[in-house]
Amino acid sequence: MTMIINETLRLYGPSHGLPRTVAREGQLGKFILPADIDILSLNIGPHRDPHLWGDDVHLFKPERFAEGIAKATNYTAAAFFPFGLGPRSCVAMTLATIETKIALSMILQRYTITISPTYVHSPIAIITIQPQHGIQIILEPLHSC
Ligand code: HEM
Repeated sequence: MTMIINETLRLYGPSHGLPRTVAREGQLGKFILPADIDILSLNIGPHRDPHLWGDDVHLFKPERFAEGIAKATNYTAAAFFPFGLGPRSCVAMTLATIETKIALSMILQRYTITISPTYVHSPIAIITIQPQHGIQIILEPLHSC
């Protein structure tokens, strides 16, 4: 389940970028950043970079994470940051991951989930990444009451 959550966060994590204000002039790679400008560091760049993830970068392949995040990213710390990086990264990273596992486990113990034929894959960024037309799924009970 950890692999599935990581792959979901890689492609469709709710946060798609980290806004930052440059406190003082500095250099970032080949760019000189003047003080007091706002920048947005989009994680869609590294999360979908074929040089980091391979030619199948756009495919949903949880098995990329079979041997952990470090191995999946070829030990590139900034290749995968759905919860941010550094001192202001998400304080609830562990909580959010455990909550997700509990919710999924409760659903999967009771239902099978099939994506509806009416579902149209169209993620959109409106503050967070979200499915533009919702996610239509079919739940079938595993046990009769
Ligand atoms: C999958 C779920 C979540 C994701 C992907 C996520 C992602 C993020 C990201 C990207 C940041 C900004 C990090 C940065 O600026 O470097 C952040 C900050 C934060 N998140 Fe989350 N988050 C999640 C769930 C939660 C939940 C459930 C809570 C609270 C119960 C929470 C509380 C916070 C707080 C308080 C901060 C601000 C930390 C700071 O500024 O020091 N997050 N989160």
